[in-house]
Amino acid sequence: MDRFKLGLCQLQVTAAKEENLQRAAAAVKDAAQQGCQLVALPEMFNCPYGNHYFAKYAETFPQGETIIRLGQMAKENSVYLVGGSIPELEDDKLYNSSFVFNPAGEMIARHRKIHLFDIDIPSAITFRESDTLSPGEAVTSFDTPFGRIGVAICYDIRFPELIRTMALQGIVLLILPAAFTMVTGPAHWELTLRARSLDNQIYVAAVSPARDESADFVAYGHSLVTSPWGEVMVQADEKPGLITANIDLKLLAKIREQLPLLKHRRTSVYQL
Ligand SMILES: O=C(O)CCC(=O)C(=O)O
Repeated sequence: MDRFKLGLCQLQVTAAKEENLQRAAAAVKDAAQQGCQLVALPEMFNCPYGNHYFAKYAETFPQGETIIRLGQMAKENSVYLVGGSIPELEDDKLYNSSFVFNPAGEMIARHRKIHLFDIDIPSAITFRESDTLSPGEAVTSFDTPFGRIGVAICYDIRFPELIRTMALQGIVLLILPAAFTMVTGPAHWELTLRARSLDNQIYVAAVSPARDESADFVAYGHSLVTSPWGEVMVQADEKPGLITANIDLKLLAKIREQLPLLKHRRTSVYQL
């Protein structure tokens, strides 16, 4: 399959978990009705983003309510579903985890955010995910009839070695549930996503919660899809909504043939 349609659901996220799940279900249905075969949700879509919420909203695989509902959404709509991320509890540890389902509703991959967002920009933003979360230890991708697809979460995108590793493992598209801040979003969001697309010659699809100025953590929004040529194909504003993009694997192959960056690497001179 050389082409497929991707949908990114930029959801409003509140403290009411059930409402978050219902909004996600409606958005996945809408995307499927618009012909999307792969649908993705935002980072921490069932829970407000903040250290004091994660333990309260955390779920354990496989019996967690959100995890079960994600499988149902994938099956009912016959889509691949990258279920954003949720706080996951296992053996007394919390992770920022993305669960991925196939169109039969089976869980086929789980990514635990590898790089925790511990930053301190005085008078702008201080956040320490490591106060509550533990880091994931694995690179994540899954295979579909459309090709191999990678999953990373938010701050993971800032580590080019990770995305290059995935590109060398053969991904054609990276899905990034994310929630950039109002400080780093305007400065780095589009630039970083375009750069990862361009230097690895892959599609990148980043999906944020919608902006809520009254929330403890105000997400930038601006979910977007970038092409292997480094262009922005489609970008949301800050409000809730669905954006879609046609992923063209022939175009990806043509760009890699005409500008063979991955082949031109000099691994005898440098290695990851
Ligand atoms: O890298 C950034 O600027 C934002 C990252 C972030 O908010 C996160 O990883 O949750």
